[in-house]
Amino acid sequence: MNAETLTGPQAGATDETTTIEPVPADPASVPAQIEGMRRLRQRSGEGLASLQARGITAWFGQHKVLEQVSLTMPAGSITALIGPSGCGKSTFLRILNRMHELVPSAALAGEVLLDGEDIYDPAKRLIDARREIGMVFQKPNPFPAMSIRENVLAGLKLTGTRATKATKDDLVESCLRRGGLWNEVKDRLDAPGGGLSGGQQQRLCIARSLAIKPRVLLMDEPCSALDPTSTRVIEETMLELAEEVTIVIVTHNMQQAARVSDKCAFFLAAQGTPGVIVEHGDTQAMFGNPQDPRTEDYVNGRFG
Ligand SMILES: Nc1ncnc2c1ncn2[C@@H]1O[C@H](COP(=O)(O)OP(=O)(O)OP(=O)(O)O)[C@@H](O)[C@H]1O
Repeated sequence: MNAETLTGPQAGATDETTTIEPVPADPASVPAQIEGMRRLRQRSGEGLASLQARGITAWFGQHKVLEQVSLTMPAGSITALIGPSGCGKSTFLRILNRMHELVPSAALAGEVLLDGEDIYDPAKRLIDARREIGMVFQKPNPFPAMSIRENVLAGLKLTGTRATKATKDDLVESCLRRGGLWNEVKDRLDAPGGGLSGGQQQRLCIARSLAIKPRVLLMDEPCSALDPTSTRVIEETMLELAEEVTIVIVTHNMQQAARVSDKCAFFLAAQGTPGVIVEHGDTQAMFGNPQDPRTEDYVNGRFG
């Protein structure tokens, strides 16, 4: 794949890990326990993977949907992709783990670097990119007839990983714990995954993603089908997971972006033109002191 010149309209974000303070936009809406966790979370990112998109331009057939999008998603951070419907957020997310190429008419230019290595390098296996960069979708998609335990272990089969029963038991417990679901399901691991509530199913999907030890977790509107309580639980889970995996989330919920993310990128596609990143940087700055009037209008709910 050809790398294009890095000349996007983005404002400069840095790779530094920053101390997270309450977001001024609407601090009263940020639940105390989540805010407490944010303050505790001053992660170094050490040992975690960074993801860098450089000069991404994407098409579906003749339709160019993204133009020269560059974004660094620092190791150990949560990066939120925000913007109105149709501006290319999901397409960008899917490019980050090579799912874009599943669409027959899809094409792209640019590079995606996982810790400096291009995931589109022809020498790299597709399955490795998808294993290292996991995805959680908008609609929870557990295998409904499989048990909770089998759901968590499903990725091992796909990646051809062998493990003893004891190792699998440990893995099931640790993934369900990290997915914030263990206490609710530990006594019914053999019950079907399809019998869980929507929020529980989404946390099962997160646990399933974790079982193959991704270095990055992509989440495409993971709470849009969930009630506020389930949403809160998933957000807490995300904040805890960010200790061990770099997270990129697409969300339409500005309060959610403010609550959970360290970094934010605002995508926009003006009428008939491909999506670009108008502004990106620390979430606190994006919400409290946006540099572009369009960002200010969007984060304050004036359009989109
Ligand atoms: N499979 C596809 N085939 C053709 N065009 C597509 C396909 N998927 C997305 N598009 C087009 O690409 C553009 C970007 O879509 P995308 O879903 O990435 O935007 P989005 O910002 O994630 O939107 P939303 O917030 O509504 O999910 C849109 O014009 C959309 O119609």
